[in-house]
Amino acid sequence: MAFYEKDVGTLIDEAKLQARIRELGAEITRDYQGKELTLVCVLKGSTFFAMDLARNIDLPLTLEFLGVSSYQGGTETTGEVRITTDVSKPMAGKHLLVIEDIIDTGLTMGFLLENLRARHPASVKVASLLEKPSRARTKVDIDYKGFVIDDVFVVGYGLDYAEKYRNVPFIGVMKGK
Ligand SMILES: O=P(O)(O)OC[C@H]1O[C@H](OP(=O)(O)OP(=O)(O)O)[C@H](O)[C@@H]1O
Ligand SMILES: Nc1nc2[nH]cnc2c(=O)[nH]1
Repeated sequence: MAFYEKDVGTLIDEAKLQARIRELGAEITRDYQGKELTLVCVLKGSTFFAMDLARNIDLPLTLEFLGVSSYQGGTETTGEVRITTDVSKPMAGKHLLVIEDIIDTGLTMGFLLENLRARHPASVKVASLLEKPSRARTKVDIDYKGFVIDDVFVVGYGLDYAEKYRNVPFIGVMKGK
């Protein structure tokens, strides 16, 4: 029995995740033909999605990592988004695709878009595996969206609860939360 089975139930299984990621990869491949694409992977949650998505984009691309944190291990945002790690290169003139695992209140992505746009990139688009529209506090347009989910706290496939469960291989829900 896997370590998480008594705590975590399945919401979106691995096969469904990978099938949708293949579709998103194909769409991004079509849209960025002839452009130099930079994926801005938002640490830590988006890493699993970002790496699987990158493998499904049939284009040369650059990877950058940008760390932000606002949940501090809990199930509610603190409302204060902090940069924990910055990207390694200037973003000016680049075609940026920001990769997130989830857009919930939208506060993190709102902060990131404002921060990145101030660096004068050629373009900025957003890919998010999940969207939880019922909790939105600010409007974010998602260019490449995996799944819309209800108001439940999800874990797995990069998403944590108190830093645990990121390595659960599917999107799950905490039992009894
Ligand atoms: O739309 P919001 O309400 O702002 O929530 C979305 C953000 O919350 C999570 O990050 P978290 O702060 O938990 O950091 P982590 O990715 O390192 O776990 C998630 O990875 C998103 O970045
Ligand atoms: N793990 C996790 N982090 C989040 N950050 C914003 N919403 C969520 C969620 O549902 N689960």
